Amino acid sequence: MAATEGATATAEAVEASGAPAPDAPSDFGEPTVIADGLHVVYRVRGAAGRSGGGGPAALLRALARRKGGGGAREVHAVKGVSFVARRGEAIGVIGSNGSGKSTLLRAVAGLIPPERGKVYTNGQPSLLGVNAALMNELPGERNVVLGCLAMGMTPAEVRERYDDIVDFSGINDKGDFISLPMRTYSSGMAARLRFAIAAARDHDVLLIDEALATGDRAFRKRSEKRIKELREKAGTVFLVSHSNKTIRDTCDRALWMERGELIMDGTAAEVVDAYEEANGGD
Ligand SMILES: Nc1ncnc2c1ncn2[C@@H]1O[C@H](COP(=O)(O)OP(=O)(O)OP(=O)(O)O)[C@@H](O)[C@H]1O
Repeated sequence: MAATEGATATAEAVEASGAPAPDAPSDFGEPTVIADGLHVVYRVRGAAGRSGGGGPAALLRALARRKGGGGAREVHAVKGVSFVARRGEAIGVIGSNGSGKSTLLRAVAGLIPPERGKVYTNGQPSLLGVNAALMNELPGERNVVLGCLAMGMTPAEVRERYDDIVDFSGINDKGDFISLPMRTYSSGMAARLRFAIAAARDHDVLLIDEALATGDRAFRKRSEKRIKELREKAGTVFLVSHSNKTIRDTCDRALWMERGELIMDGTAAEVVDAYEEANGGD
């Protein structure tokens, strides 16, 4: 297992470190991700501090402070989150806007260092976000090739998978859009293409941030099927979504985040039920 601080730790080392092993369903495989008391803090440089009141005078004072450099404001986005994810699990991450879901995924992917606590991962996590980088000026077809090569596929594998990826994305359903630059795509089309590229390979840990929400019904069905296949190939899938139905249909377990804290970890059905009840039905 690799720990995010760049150090490497084996599963035995995790045990030896005294990392708690929070409850997890035992009928799944070995651990792929362990979050142990994870805290993530963003520091926003040049942010105006909290002003004591409104009005032009307060605004001028705030601007003067910013000119002088301003202080760094801290946003404590993830607060002491612990869980163990195992091979074969599909884990939904739910919670209201700004509750820390995307931040949690970015920390698991190793893109943000923990402020405190640790994330151990067994295998390479791949984060598929709405903002995942594809080249806007290049046509979709070039992005498919580059994206696949970047994931470690050989040119022969890319050639073999190319048609399936384009079909899966549905980009060409209504004409030859795959030869147009990505910047001409709607956000939904771009998200579908990103998912189709990422889903072309098996992943140890696949982290999906809302990409499925942008697709139509047929695309969602294809995606749900592919997520099931990825799990069957012994990977772990994390899925951030505001669609409770997608979480119920796709995941067997769910984590509910609020204000940076993990407030519930259980089966997808029981966590989504509790979430809906707290939000007055959905
Ligand atoms: N790059 C950043 N710099 C500073 N603060 C950030 C940054 N990204 C997120 N935050 C803050 O961290 C907190 C958690 O944000 P995050 O995006 O993880 O929430 P989320 O649950 O994914 O939200 P949503 O459902 O709206 O996408 C929020 O208060 C947000 O303002």
